[in-house]
Amino acid sequence: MVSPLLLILFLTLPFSLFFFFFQKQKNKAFPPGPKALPIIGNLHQLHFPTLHIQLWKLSKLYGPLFSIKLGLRPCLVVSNSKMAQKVLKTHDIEFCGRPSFLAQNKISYNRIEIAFSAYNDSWKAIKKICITHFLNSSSVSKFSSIRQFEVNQMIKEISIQASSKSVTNLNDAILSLTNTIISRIAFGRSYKDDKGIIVAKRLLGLLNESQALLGAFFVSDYVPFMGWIDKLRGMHSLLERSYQKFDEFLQEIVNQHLDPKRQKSDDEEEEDNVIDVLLKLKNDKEQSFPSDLTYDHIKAVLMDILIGGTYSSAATSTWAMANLMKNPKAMMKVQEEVRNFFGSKGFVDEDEIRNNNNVLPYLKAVIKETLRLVPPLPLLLTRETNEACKIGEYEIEAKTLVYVNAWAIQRDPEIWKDPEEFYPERFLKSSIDFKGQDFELIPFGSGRRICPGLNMGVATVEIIVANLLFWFDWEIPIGMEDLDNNEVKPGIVHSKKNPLYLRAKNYYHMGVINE
Ligand code: HEM
Repeated sequence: MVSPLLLILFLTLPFSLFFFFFQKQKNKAFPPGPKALPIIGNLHQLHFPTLHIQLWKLSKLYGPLFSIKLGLRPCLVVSNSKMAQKVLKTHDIEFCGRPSFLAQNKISYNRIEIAFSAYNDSWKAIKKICITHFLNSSSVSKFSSIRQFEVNQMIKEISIQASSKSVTNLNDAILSLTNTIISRIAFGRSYKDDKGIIVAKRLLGLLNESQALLGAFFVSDYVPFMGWIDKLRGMHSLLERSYQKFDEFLQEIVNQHLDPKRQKSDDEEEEDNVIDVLLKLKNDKEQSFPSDLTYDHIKAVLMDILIGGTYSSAATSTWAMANLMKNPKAMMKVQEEVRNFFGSKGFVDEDEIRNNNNVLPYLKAVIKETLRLVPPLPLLLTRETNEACKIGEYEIEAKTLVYVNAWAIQRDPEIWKDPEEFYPERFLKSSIDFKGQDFELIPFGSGRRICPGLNMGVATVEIIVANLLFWFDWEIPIGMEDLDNNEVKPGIVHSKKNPLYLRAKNYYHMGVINE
């Protein structure tokens, strides 16, 4: 199929060339940037799946705060920690909007959830509800038994593969695990029993489709009057179909939870899960949500939690394993640390890792180094200015798109020695953390829009990686040595494109270790 960009370029070329030569001088008060064509701006120079890398290259020419034009939309690109601090902290209030994009609008039920909502009272209230009820650190501890159980299930499966010397596809194993964990947190069920397995597969299929569409390029977002190109490419019907299927799925689950005669299934927990908590709040007239909490709000929040909870943690865990496979010394060191610490206990105890900052410092450094080198959202989530503002001598208009290039910031040679190296030791004697206060390391963003799932995400990655390292030694199967680092799957979260195929060798046998 013809690329949408080529199509726009072809259709607007004569007009663009005419105006290119006769255009007025660019507004000098706006940050510098490459010359843009009328209508398409700089779109013809960019390839969206690797946008962070191209913007990083442009920042070397135009500086840490530069501008580009994406179609008709002005866009600001932030590429060092000093500018990131200005945008995410000093001017957070002006920069904490999100743009209204076609796929995001549709999939988020018209932006009534957290991630794609404009900055408004409803966003504040929903984010607060989610943090208070299921994303704060005590809720993260409450769900630790779920993570522990499900990780054990994965370890048992890999152990069987190890015994039969077969190869493990770590991408699939980890993605299915994070999806099971978040399903149990969201719905109170893993859907992994015989009756539920079809539901589990259906859910993951729907999520894969949505997360790919959220990262897809839509002409309408940048050149609205040429949005018909998206229709021609079948993108509208794809989006509509995908939304309808997902809505139907979520509505079925809401209906099940509303049914007073519902028989709880064997794999259902008693504790409050996201859906039951939200349904209770819906009926609570005292709650302080600015308007009525509707079923659409509930489904939209579930969508955020399911996507947020499935992909970023899975991508980070897989990238961590890929990085360790390429760095055998780091692999040996981290395995030794985890096995020395938990060997006598016979299992990896999540509570010990989470409750004590000094426990497993090298494992924690490996995870930080992974999030530094391969942040799963390299440009965070796109922001938009809420109002006009000034940064130094530059004037930024309201409704300017903003990319904070975390990927570039986290490889800035002025901050990081040998930035391309995977070198976890750099964090052992450094106080730099990813909690949004140190602008050199912002894989979770910062400010009002910081990721509310930070604690849950880190706890999930830690327990997955620690268990994989504790129970197995790992080998790269012959012919599968390609551990490419920069190749990513299309989608809003950057996951490893080619599956990470590894051969596990049982180091301990489950059950044997305690004897
Ligand atoms: C390693 C794991 C994770 C990483 C690296 C990550 C990263 C991010 C980033 C970069 C943002 C955008 C921040 C910004 O614009 O400044 C974000 C937002 C968000 N994340 Fe995460 N995330 C992770 C896990 C999770 C989990 C487990 C959940 C929920 C269960 C979650 C839910 C969200 C939501 C709802 C937002 C939108 C926040 C807002 O717009 O106010 N994330 N995340």
